Amino acid sequence: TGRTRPERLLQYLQKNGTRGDANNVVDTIDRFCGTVEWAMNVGGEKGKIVDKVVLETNPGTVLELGTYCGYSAVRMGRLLAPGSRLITLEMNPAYAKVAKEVIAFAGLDKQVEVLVGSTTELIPQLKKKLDIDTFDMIFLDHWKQSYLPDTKLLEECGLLRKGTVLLADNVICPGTPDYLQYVRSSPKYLSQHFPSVLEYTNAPDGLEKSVYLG
Ligand SMILES: O=C(NCCCCc1cc2ccncc2s1)c1cc(-c2ccc(F)cc2)cc(O)c1O
Ligand SMILES: [Mg+2]
Repeated sequence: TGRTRPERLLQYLQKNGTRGDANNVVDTIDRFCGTVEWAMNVGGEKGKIVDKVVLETNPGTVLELGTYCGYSAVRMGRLLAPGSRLITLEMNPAYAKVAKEVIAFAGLDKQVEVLVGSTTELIPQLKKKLDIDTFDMIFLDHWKQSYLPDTKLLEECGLLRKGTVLLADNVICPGTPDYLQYVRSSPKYLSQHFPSVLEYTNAPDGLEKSVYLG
């Protein structure tokens, strides 16, 4: 009876999930999207690649662009060391409301903070708002045409350091051609492509991991 898809996803989680168990939250959302209705979470296949990159990077600070229902915030947050922080930006207040409840259900509301607003408005405010100087990892999963301008904005705002890992979703589907061209040709980045499939389908998609060289 939830009016929106995120609300139906949250109701399914509250009914079928185990409160305080982040692994179960990830699996329960994947089951909803695989059996009830598709939703634009990074999903289980690409999610395994996200897990590997997070575990290799062991980031103390993570910035996510595009929260949606909080699936990837929970997926990454569940792997962070105690004391680490994940900040996630969402411009749709209804999505942000659902995400906050999903993150709290998973028991990660101490490590994960949802900020409501657009990236162009919030990114320049982050240093002031949070006592974070630079981020160890960025997960890009918002408007595909915003990946490139927002990456340049992150550089200009001094939020990246030598070694910051940028991980971008959907570089094949829906696709982010200008972003890919930039990170693959710029001397400021070392990029690696991880082919995969679009969440809950067998359509080709992939993630791009780009290390900022400063
Ligand atoms: O658009 C997608 N995701 C972004 C939603 C945009 C939300 C925003 C958040 C925010 C925060 C701050 N500032 C500005 C913004 S704008 C998206 C779409 C598909 C897809 C793939 C095939 C399809 F047939 C149909 C959809 C798959 C995915 O994994 C996605 O991530
Ligand atoms: Mg995505």
